[in-house]
Amino acid sequence: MSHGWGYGPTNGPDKWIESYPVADGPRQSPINIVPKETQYDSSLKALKLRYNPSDANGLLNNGHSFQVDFVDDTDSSTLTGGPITGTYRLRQFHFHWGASDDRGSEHTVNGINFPCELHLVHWNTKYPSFGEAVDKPDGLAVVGVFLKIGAANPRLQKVLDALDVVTTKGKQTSFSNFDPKTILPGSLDYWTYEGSLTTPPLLESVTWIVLKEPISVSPAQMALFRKLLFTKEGEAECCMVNNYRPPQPIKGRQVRASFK
Ligand SMILES: NS(=O)(=O)c1ccc(C(=O)NCCc2c[nH]cn2)cc1
Ligand SMILES: [Cu+2]
Ligand SMILES: [Zn+2]
Repeated sequence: MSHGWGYGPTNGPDKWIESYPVADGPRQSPINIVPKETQYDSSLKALKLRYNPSDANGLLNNGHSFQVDFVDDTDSSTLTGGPITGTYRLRQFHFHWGASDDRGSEHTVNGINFPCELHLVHWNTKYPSFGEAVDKPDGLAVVGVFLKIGAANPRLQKVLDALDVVTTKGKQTSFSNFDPKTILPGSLDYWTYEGSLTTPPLLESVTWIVLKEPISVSPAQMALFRKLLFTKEGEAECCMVNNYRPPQPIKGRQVRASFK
């Protein structure tokens, strides 16, 4: 995936508007979530995540994060319920993280940054493909999960153990038989709002579903994320860290809570 944008001083989030004018649009992500300003909505349904581990299909360093891709040509790994109507298929999951434990997440809660944030990306099957869904206002649903420093998380280890062979941009490795449900927290309570992709092209097509309960990650596990590189093999090395966009203006949007 070739792209000029990145997270450095010359191509980072403050520069994206030069090529992606939607960067200052009405429904940009991420945002700062202020729980006291959210509105409990009793009509919100429970999230229903049904994933088939055999749909996991490879792990790729795409030069701005690493992602685990899923086979999405059937309804075998889906998100239903929650704030969405219809069926959304899991396409991939990826992470955003910091150079140190005091930052790295994209969404914040009461201005607090977490060291890392997981995104599970789903697309609306009312459209024929991900590529068709990605620019529609109801095209995508992304489940965001905060990671906080604590005990080592054994559920993450299989993903982290695969990183040593995808250090540089463009590297990919086989990765199968993995159920992302195993890395979700015990509670599926969530906040939801209408937003966008947090990386270019910043399309305003995402129903965000941010889980209230974080999962744990240890400092040693965070060190494994930080061994990745933004750069290709043979290029001057640039550590893949701080690959997060800071919170964007709420612009009058309502954040709803699925819980009291
Ligand atoms: N961080 S995130 O908001 O979860 C997120 C999720 C998905 C993408 C994505 O799929 N970008 C490629 C877009 C595209 C256009 N045409 C074909 N693919 C970017 C950010
Ligand atoms: Cu790219
Ligand atoms: Zn993301």
